[in-house]
Amino acid sequence: MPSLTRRPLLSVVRAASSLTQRGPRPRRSEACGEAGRLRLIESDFISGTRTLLLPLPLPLLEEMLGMPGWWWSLLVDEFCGVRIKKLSVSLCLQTETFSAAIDAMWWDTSNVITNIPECLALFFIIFWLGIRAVHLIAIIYAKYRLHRRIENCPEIPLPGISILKPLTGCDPNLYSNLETFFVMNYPTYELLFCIEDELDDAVAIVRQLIEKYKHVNAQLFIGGEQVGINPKINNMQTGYSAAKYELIMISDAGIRMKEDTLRDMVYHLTEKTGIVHQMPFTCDREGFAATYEKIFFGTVMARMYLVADLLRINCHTGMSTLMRKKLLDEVGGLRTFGVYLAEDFFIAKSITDRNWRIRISSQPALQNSGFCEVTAFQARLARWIKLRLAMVPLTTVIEPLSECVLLGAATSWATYYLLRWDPLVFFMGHLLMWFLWDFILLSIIQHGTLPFSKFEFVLGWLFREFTGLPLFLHAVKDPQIQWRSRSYRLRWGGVAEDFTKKV
Ligand SMILES: CCCCCCCC/C=C\CCCCCCCC(=O)N[C@@H](CO[C@@H]1OC[C@@H](O)[C@H](O)[C@H]1O)[C@H](O)/C=C/CCCCCCCCCCCCC
Ligand SMILES: O=c1ccn([C@@H]2O[C@H](COP(=O)(O)OP(=O)(O)O)[C@@H](O)[C@H]2O)c(=O)[nH]1
Repeated sequence: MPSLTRRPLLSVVRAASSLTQRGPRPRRSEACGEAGRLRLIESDFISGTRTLLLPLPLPLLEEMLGMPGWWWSLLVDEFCGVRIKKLSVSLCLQTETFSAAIDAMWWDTSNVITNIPECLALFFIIFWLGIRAVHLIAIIYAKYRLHRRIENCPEIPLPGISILKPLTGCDPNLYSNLETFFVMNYPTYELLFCIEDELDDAVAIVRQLIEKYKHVNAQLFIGGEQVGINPKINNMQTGYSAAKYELIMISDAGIRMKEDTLRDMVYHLTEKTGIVHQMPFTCDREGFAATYEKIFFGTVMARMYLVADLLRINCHTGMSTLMRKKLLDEVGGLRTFGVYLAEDFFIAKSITDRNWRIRISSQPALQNSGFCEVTAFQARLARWIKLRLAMVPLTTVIEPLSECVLLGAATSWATYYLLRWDPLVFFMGHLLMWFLWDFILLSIIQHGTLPFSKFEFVLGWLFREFTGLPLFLHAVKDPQIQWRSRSYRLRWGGVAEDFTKKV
């Protein structure tokens, strides 16, 4: 015990700061120097705790540690089991097993604490460089891959396509969105509209369109078939059973097609390709919510999506996707995927597992729902986040860390810690660079004039970036997945359970 009061805690401090000072790590004997002797100021023999004082001004201590004092306290507590009660003008230690703790602190801090901030800082810088590379690659790949003019399709005659349109409810744009499917420039296709409830307003709209375009091969299926938990699959099942062509397209209710979209998708369905899907994007619509949606799909989502496609990572989104029917039939048809909510992910997995490729088409998907509200869109994003977390748990770390604000803050600290760069200057430069690259990426994907001003872009972008992390945390907090009127929970492996009746 007596030696405790003489053992300078500065050695610990020095050890922790050895990284920033760039000198050799002090040896135990050298560390017992003159300055900063510990003084026992309180001793409780009953509880066995000791309180010691290290007379050292906080700014000096932080300078030596190379990090804020509270952060260091947490690390010491975590790795040495020593609780630092107060770290203000002086450093006070309180611990039940003080002697062991000081030793542990000396030996552990020299090996662990000195390395942890360094490793963390290095990790942030490398991750930042990785994400910058992802961003840059996404821009180059978007330029090279999207909006290519197709000269002529390879397979002549063009294969027939059965297009499944699962519909639920009626939104103000439903009629005009569906109409685009009746006027496509493609020789052989059938439209299979699927509606679960016969009282759904969408029934009348589909009937109207079928009546108007009598020459187009279109049918309406009402009632669906209960083959699993996924309501979209249940709804499409009857249409799927009736599908007669070798290619199946699944196209969500809010999708709008251009005249040549089908040709573009078929063009990308090369010999080894099992699925061609459209990268989610949006039509031009008015209002802040529409701006926010476009910015989301054209920046943060596009970045991930494009790089995933390039690296052949499964990023299949089922809103607009064309696939070989035989590949579904080989594994029991669409119904096989009815147990999952993220049916798109599992369909693609099943197909790539059999050595087929999946690719994006050159035209992004034009989502054009008539309901456009910030809260509804955020609820949708939260649902997707929960699905991604369940499918690929690594996203729990990667997604929040690749958020511009969090990554910027972490890397500002890291560059300050290792290189003594001004954190504020770094953060602002990071923000500006990210913003400009996002604008370039969005403009490439839009392939024309953006429907909002630069000022509106700034507002929408800042809103997206500063709400991204809170939205992620909010989604992670609640495991319940709300989709339309039903609630679900995901079991291990992605199998869904219907919680609608249980809530
Ligand atoms: C240094 C870092 C290097 C990183 C390299 C980048 C790699 C990027 C990797 C993957 C990107 C994938 C993007 C996937 C977009 C997923 C969109 C989505 O969430 N879709 C879900 C919902 O879709 C609807 O679901 C209901 C269905 O009926 C509808 O039809 C669908 O539209 C979909 O279900 C989810 C599937 C799971 C996808 C898993 C993707 C893995 C994500 C990894 C993220 C890594 C982030 C990296 C950031 C740069
Ligand atoms: O109970 C449902 C929920 C959705 N859908 C269909 O599934 C597709 C995707 O639904 P939504 O837009 O809600 O999903 P998101 O794109 O938001 O994941 C749409 O065509 C819906 O009509 C369905 O048929 N039954």
